[in-house]
Amino acid sequence: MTHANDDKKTEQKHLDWILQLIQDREKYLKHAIAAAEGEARNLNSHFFDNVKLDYDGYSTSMETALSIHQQQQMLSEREHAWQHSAKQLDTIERLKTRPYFARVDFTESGSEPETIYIGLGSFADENDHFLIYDWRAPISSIYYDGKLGKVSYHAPDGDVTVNMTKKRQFVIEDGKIVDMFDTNESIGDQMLLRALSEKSSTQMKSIVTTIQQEQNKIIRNTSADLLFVQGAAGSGKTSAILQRIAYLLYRYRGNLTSGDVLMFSPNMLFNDYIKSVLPEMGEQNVVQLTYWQYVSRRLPHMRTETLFDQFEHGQKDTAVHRFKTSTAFFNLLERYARHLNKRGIAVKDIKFKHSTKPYFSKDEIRELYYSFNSNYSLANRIEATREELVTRLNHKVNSEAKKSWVREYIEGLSKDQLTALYDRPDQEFKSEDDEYRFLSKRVVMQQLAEVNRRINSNQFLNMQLQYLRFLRAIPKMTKLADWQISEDEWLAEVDRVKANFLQKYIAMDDATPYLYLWDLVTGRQMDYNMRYIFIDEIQDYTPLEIAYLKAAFPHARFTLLGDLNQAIFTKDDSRTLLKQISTLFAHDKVEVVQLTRSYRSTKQITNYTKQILRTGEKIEAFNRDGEKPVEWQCDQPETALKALTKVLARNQQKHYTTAIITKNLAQAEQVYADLQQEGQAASLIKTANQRLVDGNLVLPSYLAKGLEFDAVVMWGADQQNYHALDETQLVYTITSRAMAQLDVIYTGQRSPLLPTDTATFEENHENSH
Ligand SMILES: Nc1ncnc2c1ncn2[C@@H]1O[C@H](COP(=O)(O)OP(=O)(O)OP(=O)(O)O)[C@@H](O)[C@H]1O
Repeated sequence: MTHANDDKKTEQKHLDWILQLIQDREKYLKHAIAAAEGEARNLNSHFFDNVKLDYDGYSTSMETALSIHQQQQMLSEREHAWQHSAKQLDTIERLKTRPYFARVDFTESGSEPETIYIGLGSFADENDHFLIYDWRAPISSIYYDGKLGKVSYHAPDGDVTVNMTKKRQFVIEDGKIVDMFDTNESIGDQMLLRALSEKSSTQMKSIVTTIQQEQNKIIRNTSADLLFVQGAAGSGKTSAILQRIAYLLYRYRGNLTSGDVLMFSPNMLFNDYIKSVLPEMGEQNVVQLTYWQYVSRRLPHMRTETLFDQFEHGQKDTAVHRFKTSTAFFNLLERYARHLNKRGIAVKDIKFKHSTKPYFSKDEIRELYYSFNSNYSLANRIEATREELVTRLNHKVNSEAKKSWVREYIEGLSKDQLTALYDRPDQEFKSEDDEYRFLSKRVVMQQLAEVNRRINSNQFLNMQLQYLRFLRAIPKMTKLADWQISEDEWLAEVDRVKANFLQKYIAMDDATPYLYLWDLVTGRQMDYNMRYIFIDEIQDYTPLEIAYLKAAFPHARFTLLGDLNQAIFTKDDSRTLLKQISTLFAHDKVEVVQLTRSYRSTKQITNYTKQILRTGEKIEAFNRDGEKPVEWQCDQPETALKALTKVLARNQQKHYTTAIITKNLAQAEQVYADLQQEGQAASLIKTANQRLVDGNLVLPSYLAKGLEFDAVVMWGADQQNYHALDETQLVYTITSRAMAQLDVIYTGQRSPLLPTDTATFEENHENSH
């Protein structure tokens, strides 16, 4: 004991020393920044005093230029120094409250023993001797990775093996060491338990201090082109990718910025939930999009099927759906596009409002399109077509100017409109005829600008017809029977898509192939700059969508995270997803990591939820104790509501945020209205654009993706509501959102999808009498 106390004293002394150094540095930097700012202001105001403004001869103006250049250089050096100091200050501010969270002692063979401290940023003394190492530094890896004894880490010039002799974790609050543990585990359970027992909040937290060994592998992986992470609910997939982004930004700093990283997330609520994690680690947020946003903003003239439509209006796990979302369909699309090089392009007339006939008829355009050399690519072909159309358009200006509509048009102009046509108010002409010729040409150019714009934005392509033609060509291109699809079924599908187009509507299954066909025909520029793409909740994407993203970002490395147990759309075929996706990448560049430990929920909740998955990926509970889940069997809707009120009151006492999760929006609205009648405060989350708030929440299942709450009530867990076996994953997603408390409420018959082992839950019968 005394030994431990001595240890703690020594550590506190070390901490005091570091804190003092940090304070000194803070003062120094603040001073330096103020000085640099002052100097820059000075330089700016005296800028021209020092520059010789002498424009006489060549040599002197050269001198002037040099002088300006020197001044500018000085300014930019100052600015650089200023930025550098500002950045350092930023790190210092972060380290001020909690400079480090761990210490590691080790010896490298042939060297003296070393002790290092690890924190959220690095801190060095004047001699560049590191007093605190950034958690992302190569050496810091041993803290997360190994037990005491021999451990290796990747250094820039190769792997290094050291002998680790101590691993110590600190809990520091307000400059005081509140607690410290020596541990031999990767990261001691004590520290993790402490982190996990904290209450949930509307904002996700970073897990820097307690990253687990297998999570560390994901975070520091730099070799894979496709890193696929399969992880149970709550196993820290989302946490790990955010850490990974921070790691990559550090590892490739100067070379990689947050603008080179794009993250696809399940919904906007989730974006809001995770938005403070990266800034907390001193990094800028990356762009986050939902796939729907990515697709629909490129289809501005159509309504793209939303998450709500997809979920609320029937799920579609049909043979046609499986086929249309496969990579095979993607390949067919490419094959079809190649064939367009010879024939079959779908075009439409280009009209001009002052002409009754098409200005450029589709026949003319098609002929032009195929007049170019047969070895042209589709992209070259369309570009050449555009150029030629614009040339032809320019040739039409003179003849158009002679037409009668032009005279009528000019005569109809107001005085102001007419004046605006001239270059200058006092513009002079040789004759009236000259003046008219000038004006009529002006008018024609103005009116034709719209035609020009349409040509340049490829509006002579009839993309909807093209897509339908592709669909109609399918039976000739592949054996539909191999996909268990009959010819009639297929024709019905084509009609459905056509009817949608007429309504200016496009289903999610068509949106991506439609866009890809558009890209192939028009040779849209791919985004070669994007370096890293992260996709969370990958099980809700189709293989074709992933193939499309791969094509759209040809130079990016992909990190895909998902839980095949939680597929809410793709359902049972989710397991083939990985197989289909991995064929898109070089075999030796695909790495798969499994996370099996679930950190979110107590042992009792994890043991309950994992039973819901009768088969499936492996899940281990983390050893955190809590209450057993409670199932409330009620005989009437009123008693169910009573049970809910009871649960809410109990949870409020524990200061828990409770999420009441329903199957769909209608049920959420109903229970919300019921609660209001009871005078029970709650917030209804209807769309992903809302914010999460503390207190009681009511939300439909599909908006709960990726989120977590202290307490969850699964509402309406009766047989009628949840019976189809393919809803298992939905039930699992709902119940696995709970961290500390789970209640399942139903009226009448219990859903057969709930666990059968009664030992994992408490039963509660609520009767109206
Ligand atoms: N190493 C860790 N240290 C501390 N907390 C952790 C760790 N790993 C995960 N957690 C916590 O576990 C919870 C679940 O993590 P996260 O949301 O990242 O899981 P997920 O795999 O994305 O879950 P899901 O697929 O169910 O959405 C979070 O509260 C997170 O902070």
